[in-house]
Amino acid sequence: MHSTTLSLLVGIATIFLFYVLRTPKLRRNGQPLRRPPNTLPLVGNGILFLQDRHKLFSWFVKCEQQFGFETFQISVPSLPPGVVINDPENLEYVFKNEGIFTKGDFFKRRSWDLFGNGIINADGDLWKVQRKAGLNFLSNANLKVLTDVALPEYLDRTIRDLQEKDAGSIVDLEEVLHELTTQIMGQMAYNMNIHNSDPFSKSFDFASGATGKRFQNPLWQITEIFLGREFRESVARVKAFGSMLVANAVEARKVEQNAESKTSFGQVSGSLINSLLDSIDDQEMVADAALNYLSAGRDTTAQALTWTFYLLMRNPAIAEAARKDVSDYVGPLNGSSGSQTRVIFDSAKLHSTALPYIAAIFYEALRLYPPVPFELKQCGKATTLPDGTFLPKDAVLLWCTWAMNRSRLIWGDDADEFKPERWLENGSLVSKTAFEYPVFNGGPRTCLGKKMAESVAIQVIATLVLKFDFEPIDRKERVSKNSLTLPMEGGLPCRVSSHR
Ligand code: HEM
Repeated sequence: MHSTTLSLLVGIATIFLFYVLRTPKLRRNGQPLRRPPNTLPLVGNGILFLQDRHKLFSWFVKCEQQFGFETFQISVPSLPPGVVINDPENLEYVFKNEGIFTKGDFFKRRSWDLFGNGIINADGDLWKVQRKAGLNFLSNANLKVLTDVALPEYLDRTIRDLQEKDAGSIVDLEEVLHELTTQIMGQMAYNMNIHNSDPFSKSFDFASGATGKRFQNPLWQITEIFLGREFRESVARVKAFGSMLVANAVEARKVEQNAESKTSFGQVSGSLINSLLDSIDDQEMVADAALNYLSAGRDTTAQALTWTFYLLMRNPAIAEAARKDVSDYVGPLNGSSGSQTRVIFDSAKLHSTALPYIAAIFYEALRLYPPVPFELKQCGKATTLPDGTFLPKDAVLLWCTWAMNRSRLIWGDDADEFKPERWLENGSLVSKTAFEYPVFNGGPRTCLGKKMAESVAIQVIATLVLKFDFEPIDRKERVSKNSLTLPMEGGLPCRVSSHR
């Protein structure tokens, strides 16, 4: 080829690449936003985002330490411009302006295969109808059945299973806790006996990991053509399971029209799927909604509990203090012997007198290991954040709860330490706003299951610390594996023995 033609082609290609890859500069009060120090020309932060997610978490923590509450810009070629916020005041603005900060195309395109029309993806009327169905399911009356009847029954099974293990044998505690939350959600929400070992659960785990990777890999649509077979098969199995949940509920409703319901926990069993069927005509949408609730309800709670026990094993003095707290609360009649011991507490008193130290342990574990570690929104229209940062329509706004929860500006110099006492003042729990502690999100889309998660977690922690000693098999630091939430890489193998 003639050298002039070649130079011309290279020139055109360079200009083309420049316009495709360049990210527009975002400004605060007229000044361009700062970018993290290792931002590269053209590719921006694209390569950084390809690394393992626990390394990415550490990178966000470093950025938070460097920028403090200052909003900074990140860029990934071919994607809309993005900012990272760490200032609770900015987050408050985001939570209070649901009309501006939407789930957006950026999120939906990546999570569509797995979540479809479910509540996690839905906006507008479809969101409202699913939220309402969830509120019925999570009513105070249903939660009382959960804490006083269902959970103690399933927890007794967990205790028996653990007691039957040979002394010194190794148990994967993550698996045990996952099985517990899967069974509870399966029974309460869908009136079904679901297990963590079911093929559906494994497929969901895989699909969630692959969906998480889509947020890190800007070329996912290309790479999945070659490497996406297992993802596609997993999604198909997940969807088939969703259809089966719905078909099962429809069939049960036909039978129940003629006979009184004979489910294990009265009307509560299956109440979520029934509410969804009552309010949504399209069964495919009901299946999506059901799968979203199952994932939101069981995975987050099981993961939160897994990290809690991991932290307790690494801090035996805190585990011992927890045991003493529970023993004092339940008293001698409810001692730790016998297989049927339950720790009954009044969930309504959770925030004042009942087991505040256990609640503090749970909140502190959620602070260091938030089950939803990243959140992002997309601007449905142009807006200006309280700190003066101008965001054009379609800009992506991200906050890393993992990094905010380690902010020295919010939590003090000991932010990296596991210190449940920080949650207590004169023996009562201190409360934090959702903007400082966004573990359960905030605003109109705040987590619907917060109360359920707290009730389950406090009862599980209290019961298990009273009855068992847990010993880690090594001192290795655990990290999370790829996912949309925070599963532990390799599970949590440990030695469990009855406490004497
Ligand atoms: C420790 C446990 C939990 C944590 C940390 C947690 C955290 C969160 C977070 C951060 C969100 C916002 C997600 C987003 O913006 O897309 C969320 C939403 C949601 N959570 Fe939870 N969650 C937990 C347990 C539960 C439980 C037990 C349920 C009950 C079934 C539940 C149901 C939901 C639902 C339905 C939504 C969507 C709300 C909406 O978009 O209106 N969560 N949760």
